Amino acid sequence: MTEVIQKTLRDSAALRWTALLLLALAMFCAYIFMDILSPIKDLMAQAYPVGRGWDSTAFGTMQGSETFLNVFVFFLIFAGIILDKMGVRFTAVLSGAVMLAGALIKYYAISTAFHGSGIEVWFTNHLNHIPVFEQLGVSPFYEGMPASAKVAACGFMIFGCGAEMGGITVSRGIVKWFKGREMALAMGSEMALARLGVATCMIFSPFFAKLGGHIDVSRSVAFGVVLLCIALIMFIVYFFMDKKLDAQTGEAEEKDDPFKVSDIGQILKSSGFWLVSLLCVLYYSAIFPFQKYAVNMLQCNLTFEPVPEGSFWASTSVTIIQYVIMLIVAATAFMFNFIKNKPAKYATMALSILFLVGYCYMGYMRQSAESIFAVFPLLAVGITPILGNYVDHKGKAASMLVLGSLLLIACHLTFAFILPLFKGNDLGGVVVAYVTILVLGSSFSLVPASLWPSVPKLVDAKIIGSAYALIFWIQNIGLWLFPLLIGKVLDATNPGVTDPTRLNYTAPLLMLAGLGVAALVIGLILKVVDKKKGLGLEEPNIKA
Ligand SMILES: C[C@H](N)C(=O)N[C@@H](CCCCN)C(=O)O
Repeated sequence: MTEVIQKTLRDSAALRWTALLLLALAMFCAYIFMDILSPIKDLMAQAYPVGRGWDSTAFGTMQGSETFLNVFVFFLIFAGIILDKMGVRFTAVLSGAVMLAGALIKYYAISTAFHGSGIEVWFTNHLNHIPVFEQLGVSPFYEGMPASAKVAACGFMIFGCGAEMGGITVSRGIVKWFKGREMALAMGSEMALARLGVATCMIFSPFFAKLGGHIDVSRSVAFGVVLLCIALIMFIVYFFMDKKLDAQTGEAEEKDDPFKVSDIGQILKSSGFWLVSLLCVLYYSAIFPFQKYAVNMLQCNLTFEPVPEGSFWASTSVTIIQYVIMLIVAATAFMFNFIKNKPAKYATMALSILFLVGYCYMGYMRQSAESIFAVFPLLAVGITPILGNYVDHKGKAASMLVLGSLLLIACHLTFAFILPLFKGNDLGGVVVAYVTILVLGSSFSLVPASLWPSVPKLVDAKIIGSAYALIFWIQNIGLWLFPLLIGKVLDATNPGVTDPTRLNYTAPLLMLAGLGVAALVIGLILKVVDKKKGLGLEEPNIKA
């Protein structure tokens, strides 16, 4: 008897990778918006009309607000429930719409239309104390916070709900399309594109703010808003692909992994889950909040010679050329993962390194902190899938978490104590900065590539969705707290410093190195617990 095998969209490699591309491009745009103001902290500190008069505390409070509702109103938990009840395609479009709504509010807060408006007056006089949050000992705002920062924070809170909901939805979407196929590679590729988003933001946010020699910080946010419109379109196109897939398979939306509040108790009983969650919050708190200040930290610790207006290195075309070179580095590093033929593989690697050196040289010639820091996510683009593949076939995830934490400590200490020694030594400082940023980038590949695939080894497959929602929630606490703390520590340790490019970053960097030490200790405990309880974290995911 001949069996007729019905082919579905996900059986076609081209179509399932198209589905991934739609989801990953949407997240690429989301990651750009997450850090849209990070490389222009110095501009935001200046008075209106150049900036908006945000000191480090205002900047940090606004940056930390992204995760406020996720943490304190438990939105991430609701997002898990919505995803369960309504399915991937609905939640994807919803997350895109929520991100866009939040981004529009943030744009309005930064725009010139907000300045002098009745809304500005209202926000200046209100919302300094919100009783319900004050009872919890937290507050999204404070007395004297600029109204533009308060409204931007409101928008960023809404954006953050959409972005984190998008994060868990995309992960679930990848499982739906890639289960039993190249799932780890698909997840690694999605993260790689997200990293490229951060690099894109570092280059283009200051570029748009300074375009045409006239500074307008709202242009950077407008650029982010346009990208979020594209993200929403990507999610809508995905909606129709996903609907067609369900029509072909005869499945309603996947409901085999529902979020249940009762699951939480079961998850919290796992000591391995606690250790991984703690490591996750400690490690990511030393990375994402740092990303929001890194460009300003480089501006404060390096000596930049002003590049004359009208010179080749100051031109718009150089930004475009440098970005194209960055894309070539990212593409060749990424392709390295797929090429089987050895000579071709190493030729690709050599090409990638060559272009990386070219990129670094241009960053040095442009004397620009943002293009120096933009190399940070580049290594992750190439290495994360390689390390993911290593964990799949050889294991050693717990050891990689320990190594990643060690590198993190070394980098933050180098930024705190070694980089300032090169103040005045233009080339030496830039070389130390590049090397440290690249090492930090490899640490940022080691930890995500080993941490996220370890979660399924710690909890029952049925409650993996709930476990991811919970781990994101715990992580979001750090992502709210540490941008805020860095800002407060900066203001406290730099009294009377009015030039935003002359701040002393030693104390915040020591705090971040401290997080690395705590992550290292947890990583070592995790290794012991793994051995004792046989969690299998050092085992490969794919057994021969
Ligand atoms: C910020 C977000 N909550 C996060 O943790 N992002 C991770 C990736 C999570 C897995 C996504 N499929 C990151 O490393 O960016």
